[in-house]
Amino acid sequence: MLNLKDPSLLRQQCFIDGEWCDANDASTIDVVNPATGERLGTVPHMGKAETQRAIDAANAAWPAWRKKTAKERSAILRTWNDLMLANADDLALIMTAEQGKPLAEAKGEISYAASFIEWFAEEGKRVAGDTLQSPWPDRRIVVTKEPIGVCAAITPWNFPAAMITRKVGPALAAGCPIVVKPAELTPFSALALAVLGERAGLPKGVLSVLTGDSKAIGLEMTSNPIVRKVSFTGSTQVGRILMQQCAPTIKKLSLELGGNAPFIVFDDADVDAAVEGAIASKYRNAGQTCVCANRLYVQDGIYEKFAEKLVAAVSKLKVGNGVEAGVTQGPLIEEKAVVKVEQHIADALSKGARLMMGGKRHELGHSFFQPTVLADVTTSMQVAGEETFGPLAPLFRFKTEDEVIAMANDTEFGLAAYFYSRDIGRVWRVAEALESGMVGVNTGLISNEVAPFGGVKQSGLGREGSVYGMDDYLVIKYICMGGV
Ligand SMILES: NC(=O)c1ccc[n+]([C@@H]2O[C@H](COP(=O)([O-])OP(=O)(O)OC[C@H]3O[C@@H](n4cnc5c(N)ncnc54)[C@H](O)[C@@H]3O)[C@@H](O)[C@H]2O)c1
Repeated sequence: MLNLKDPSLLRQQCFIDGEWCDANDASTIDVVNPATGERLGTVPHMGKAETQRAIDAANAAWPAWRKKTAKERSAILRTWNDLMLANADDLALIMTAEQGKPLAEAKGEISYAASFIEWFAEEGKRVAGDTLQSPWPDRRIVVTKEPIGVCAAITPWNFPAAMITRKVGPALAAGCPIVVKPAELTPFSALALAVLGERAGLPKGVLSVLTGDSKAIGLEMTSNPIVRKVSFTGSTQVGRILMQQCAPTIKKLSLELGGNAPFIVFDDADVDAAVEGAIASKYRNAGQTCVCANRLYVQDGIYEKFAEKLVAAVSKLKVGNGVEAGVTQGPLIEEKAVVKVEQHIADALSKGARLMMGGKRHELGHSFFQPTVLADVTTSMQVAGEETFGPLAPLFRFKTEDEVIAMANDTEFGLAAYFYSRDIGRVWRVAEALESGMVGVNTGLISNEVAPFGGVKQSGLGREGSVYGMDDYLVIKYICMGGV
C-alpha cells in the first residue's frame, strides 16, 4: 500500500450528495499501478441510478450555492487550494501510483491543478454584466451574467487532477454545482480531491465524484434535462458521441479533444533551445499529453544537427517507476497504449523511416517503452495523421516556410503548435498561419491557468482556464427595464 502521511486521502468509495458510498449493487472496478501491475485498490462501478442521484443532489444544492456571494464561494475555493498544496506530497504519490508519471511531474501537476482553483476563486469575484445604450428614451438595457445551472464533467487519465480542477474551478466559482466522472484508470486522484473539497467546506451536493460504467454515466449526464452544461476532455471519438447525446436536450458543451501538434524547427532557430523544448513537449508524461509535439518538422539545413542533438538529449532520459529518484519517464498507461506506439514505429520503418534510437518495449516490462527517435519520416506514414500518445519523436524534413505551414495544417486537429525561429517577421507570419488554438514560439511548454486553453477544428470547442474559462459556465441575460 502507499506510504501516505494522510491515508484517508485514498478513498475507495464515491462522493455523492456529501456522502461516501458504494455502487447500489456493490460492484467494483480494480485500479492498477501501471509501473508494477499491482492492484492498488478498487472503486465503485456505478451507473445510471447513482448518476441520477448525483444530478438530483446537485439540483437541490444549486439555489443555496448560487445565492452565496462570490466572496463566500471564493473563500471555500481558496481553502480547497490551500489543502491541495498542503497535501501535495500525498496527492502526487497517489497520482504516480495510478497513472505512472514521475513523482516530480505529479507534484508539478498538483500545483498546476490547484492554480485553477486559486485562479477561479478570484475570477468568480469579477463576473460582471453591462449596461448598454438604449434605443428607447423610456427603457434601459441591462445585461447580466448568471450561473448556467447543473454541470457535468468527464475527464481523462493523463492529467488526473488538473483536468478536473480546470472544469470544477470555474463551475463552482460561477455558482454552478458539478458532477464529475474521472477516467476509470485514475479515479483515486479525483476522489482525493473530493476529500479535500469536503474538508474545505463545499456544501453537500455541490460537488459529486462518481466512478464506474463510463457509457452509462456519460449517457445520463448528457441526456438528463437537469444538466445544462457538459464539459469533456478526452478523445475526439468520444467527444463526437457526447455531442450527439447532448443534441436532444440542447446542452452547452465544451470539448477538449485530441491533438496532433506540429513542432517546427527553422534553420535560424537556436538549436539547443529547440532540443530542450522538444524534450519538454514530447517526452513529458511519456508523451501522453494532448498538446505534446507529435510531428517534428526540421528544416533541411539543420536536420542532421538537430537529430544528433535530440538523440543525445533523449539518451539522458531515465525510464523507471516514477517513485524512484531520478526517473524522468514512467510507464505508458496500459498495454493498448504500447501497442499503438509499436504500430506507429513498425509502419514508419516499413515505409523507409530511419531508427535513431529506442523503438522497442523497455526491458523493465509492464508498459514501459524506450524513448524513441525516428528520422526520415514522411507524410504517408501513420504517425503523420494520428496522435501516437507515447515517447516517439518522428522527424520530418522540409525546405520552405510555405511547405511546412501546409504540412503542419494538413490535419483535422488543431490544439497546439510550436515553432522555433529567431526571425521576428517569420514569428508573426507563422504564428498567424498555423491552424491551432495555441501556439508556442521558442517554447515547448504553454499550459497555465492564466491563458485560454483549447483547440480549433476537431480538437474541440470552448476554452478552459483564464478569464475566458468562466464563459461556458455563465448565461447571458438581457433585461429591458421600462417605465424609466
Ligand atoms: N484537449 C485537451 O485538453 C486534452 C487533455 C488531455 C487529454 N486529451 C485527449 O484525451 C485522449 C486520451 O484520453 P482518454 O484515452 O482517457 O480518452 P477517452 O476519450 O477514451 O476517455 C476520456 C473520458 O471519457 C470517458 N468515456 C469513454 N467512453 C465514453 C462514453 N461512451 N461516454 C462517456 N464517457 C466516456 C472515459 O471513461 C474517460 O473518463 C487523447 O486523445 C488526448 O489528446 C485532450
